[in-house]
Amino acid sequence: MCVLEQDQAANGRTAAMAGPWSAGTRFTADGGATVGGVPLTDIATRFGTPAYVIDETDLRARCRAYRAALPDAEVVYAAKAFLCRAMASWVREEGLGLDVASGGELAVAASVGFPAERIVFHGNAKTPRELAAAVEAGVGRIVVDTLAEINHLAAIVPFGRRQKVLIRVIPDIDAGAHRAIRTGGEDQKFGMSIASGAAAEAVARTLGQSSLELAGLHCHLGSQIVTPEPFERAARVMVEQLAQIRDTHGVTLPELDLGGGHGIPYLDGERGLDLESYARRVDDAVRAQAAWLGLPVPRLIIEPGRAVSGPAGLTLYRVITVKRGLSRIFVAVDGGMSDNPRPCLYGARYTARMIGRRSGAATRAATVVGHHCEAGDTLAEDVELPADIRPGDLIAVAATGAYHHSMASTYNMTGRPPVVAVASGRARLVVRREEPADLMLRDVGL
Ligand SMILES: Cc1ncc(COP(=O)(O)O)c(C=O)c1O
Ligand SMILES: N[C@@H](CCCC[NH3+])C(=O)O
Repeated sequence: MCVLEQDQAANGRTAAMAGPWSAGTRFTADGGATVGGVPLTDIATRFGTPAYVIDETDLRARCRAYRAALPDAEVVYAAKAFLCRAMASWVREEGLGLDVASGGELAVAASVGFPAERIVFHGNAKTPRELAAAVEAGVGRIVVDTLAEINHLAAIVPFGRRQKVLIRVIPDIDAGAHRAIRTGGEDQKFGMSIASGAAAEAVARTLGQSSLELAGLHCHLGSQIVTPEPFERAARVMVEQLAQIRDTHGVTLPELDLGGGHGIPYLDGERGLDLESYARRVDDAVRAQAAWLGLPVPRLIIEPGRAVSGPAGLTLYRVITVKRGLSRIFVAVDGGMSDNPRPCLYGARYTARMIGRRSGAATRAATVVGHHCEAGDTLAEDVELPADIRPGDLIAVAATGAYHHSMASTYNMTGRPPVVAVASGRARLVVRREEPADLMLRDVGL
């Protein structure tokens, strides 16, 4: 398939957003692999390893698929999943909004002239400085997370202006994701409880502030959710809250933000959240509930992060050592928990493939480990790799486009990998590798 055909294939993919590798990834019989027509071996030679590789065409196609699946909704990409200046520009060009959760993410958006009105500002503990920066930038919406924040925010909005806000409520829905990334139920740090009355109090307080315009409600159930059913339930609960606000205060709020959390496949054979069925079922649920309660249909906002950037990325590593244990091989590479903390944090599992040469050897169960001084520094458990894998070979790990670069650390003074974007047969650096000199820049010495 030529490069143009690959680009077209990626653009045409909607329901088929399945599988852990990006749409532009091809594996060849000689052990090679290309992304967007560029051999991964060339990328490794040119940019070094480890390296994050982003299939820009696939990523943009995912943005378009979201807009096409929910044409009446506002699709706001969650920057925490993966953000750099190129990414902010792609998101802007594709017409999505941007969910930022810190002053730092806001600064990246501002640096590429991201339209402020399309920015949604989040955070359960926004600092006064961050709130001031958000107001000054003119962000479209600030999602209020605490009662105290309402008064503070109202006081800093310049005279004559009104800041649009959403109130984050806890819908008390358990979406079944990993405990560490579950945010829909009671007894957690995000949002305000409906059951305790905090959410209702927040609505009353916000409506009482002339410098704030309450546009609607927000909820976020958690992350890596693969079935539409919890979102459907959340939609019903949230529309009911909008009806209660109408009944109590006589105001009809126009917006409903259902957050993100759309799951992706990490392993071969796994399925992520099906976008078409999510869109249809959530849209139906909102419409039906609104009709039942005599409300106009609110404008939907959604905030996918992982599902936009996750499968568009892979990480390329070089094998440094191979230890053949009794039952499995330990393949140690030149990266590790510093570029991917997810296995340590959530027990996350990954698909890995050796690439770059043909091996006639049978496969063996292998564990891909990193180079850090931690026994738990594992990148991919129980993967099948050729038994003759050896130092110098390349390994690609799939679906690392979300929550990898953004969560990378510099443990053991390891510089963070570069980000290489591939599109139309061309690879280019969008974030350079972090060198020891970069790491020492902040260290002012004696
Ligand atoms: C408020 C909010 N919106 C959106 C997201 C994006 O989540 P995901 O990347 O799982 O779609 C998150 C992270 O979980 C979040 O906290
Ligand atoms: N960092 C998590 C997702 C958290 C989502 C942010 N609220 C992950 O890697 O899966």
